[in-house]
Amino acid sequence: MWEIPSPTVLLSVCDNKHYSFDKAFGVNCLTQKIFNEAIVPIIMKVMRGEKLSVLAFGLKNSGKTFTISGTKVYPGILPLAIDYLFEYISGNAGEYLISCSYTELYRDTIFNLISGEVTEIKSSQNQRKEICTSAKQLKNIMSIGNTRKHENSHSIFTIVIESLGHNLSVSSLSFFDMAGLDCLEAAKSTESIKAMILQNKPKGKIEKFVASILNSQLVVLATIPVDSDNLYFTPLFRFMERLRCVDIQLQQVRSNSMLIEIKQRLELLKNEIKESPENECLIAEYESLESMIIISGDSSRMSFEESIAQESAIKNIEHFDVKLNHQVNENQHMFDFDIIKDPAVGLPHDEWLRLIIDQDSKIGSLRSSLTNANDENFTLKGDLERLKIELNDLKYKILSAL
Ligand SMILES: Nc1ncnc2c1ncn2[C@@H]1O[C@H](COP(=O)(O)OP(=O)(O)OP(=O)(O)O)[C@@H](O)[C@H]1O
Repeated sequence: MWEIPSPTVLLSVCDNKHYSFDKAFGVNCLTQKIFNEAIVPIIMKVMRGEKLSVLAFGLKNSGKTFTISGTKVYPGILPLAIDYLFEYISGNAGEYLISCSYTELYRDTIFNLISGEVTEIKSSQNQRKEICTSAKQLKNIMSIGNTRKHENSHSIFTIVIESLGHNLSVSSLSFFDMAGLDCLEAAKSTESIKAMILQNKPKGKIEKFVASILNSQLVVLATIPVDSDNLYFTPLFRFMERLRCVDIQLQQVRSNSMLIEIKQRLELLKNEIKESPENECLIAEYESLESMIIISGDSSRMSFEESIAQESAIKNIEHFDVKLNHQVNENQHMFDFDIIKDPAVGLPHDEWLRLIIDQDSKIGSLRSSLTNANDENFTLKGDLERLKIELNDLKYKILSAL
């Protein structure tokens, strides 16, 4: 039945039709081998900043959950990927923020498998994300979530990796464990998810939710029991073959970098702590936020300024730079944000923001082409150093708004 002339697999079923796949693994193959051959290459892509999803399709009891989550003795591709990811991080200098979400789609409802409370998630935006600093923590979330799953549901485990080394990147790796294809209860949603992937048109709530998590690059795993007839796997193979010809361009939901938000908050806290060193709440918040960032090695660390500028890269605004210029002119302080369209060639900017403050009266005016705050009066409260910090915060907002 199987012919495996590497790298293409031809499967001939009763109707003598041949289907081709990138890889096929036999009955006695260990998950570790599947992981090494099919998953490690995609983790390397994820570590280079790409977003990928792995989908497991197959009949009920065919081994989808076994392949993805596995058991204590035979870990699945998800725990193996978690270990690999943390090993990679420990060998590559930079700052990292790892978070995950674990979601279940069950009978037209979307549940959160992390919180334990069965709460409905209205959009992927307010999906609960858990920050994790160790492989053990992520694996615990997976194991506990697995005990909360309903029978015949679809589940999605997403790991988001934010890294700040020479560059800032936000990438993700999602594992979809689809309900059994022969399961009548889930058949409708499975079919609509398959159609949505092929047509790039999310319609219902579930499809829209899946589309917002699914990434344009998919790796599809099909688990097939040796004794199954071709009633179920022929449509599955057709689906997989069609997928190879489809350019999936699902709309991506752009999310802010949590790593940048945390670093930004840390920077503000640092200054607040300088002003009130006795404030235990501030110190506790600082320590708790700082402990969320995984620091690997000590080279190639980016300054806060550089990291903010790099934020534009994730928002695909590669040719913008924002410079804060401070000039003192007689009694006036002039703060200018120059938004340069391409720092390399120094193209003239067409967005600007200028704040002029009179040193004595501490009153100034704010003019900007970016906001509606033209000629808004401004009174300096506090000192200039504090103002510079606030303006840096504004700089981040300007970059986000571009
Ligand atoms: N390759 C394998 N080696 C050993 N046991 C396996 C293997 N694949 C599956 N099993 C066992 O078969 C049973 C069913 O597997 P599993 O739960 O992974 O199927 P499934 O496709 O996820 O099912 P469902 O559609 O109900 O979610 C489990 O007890 C699992 O441990």
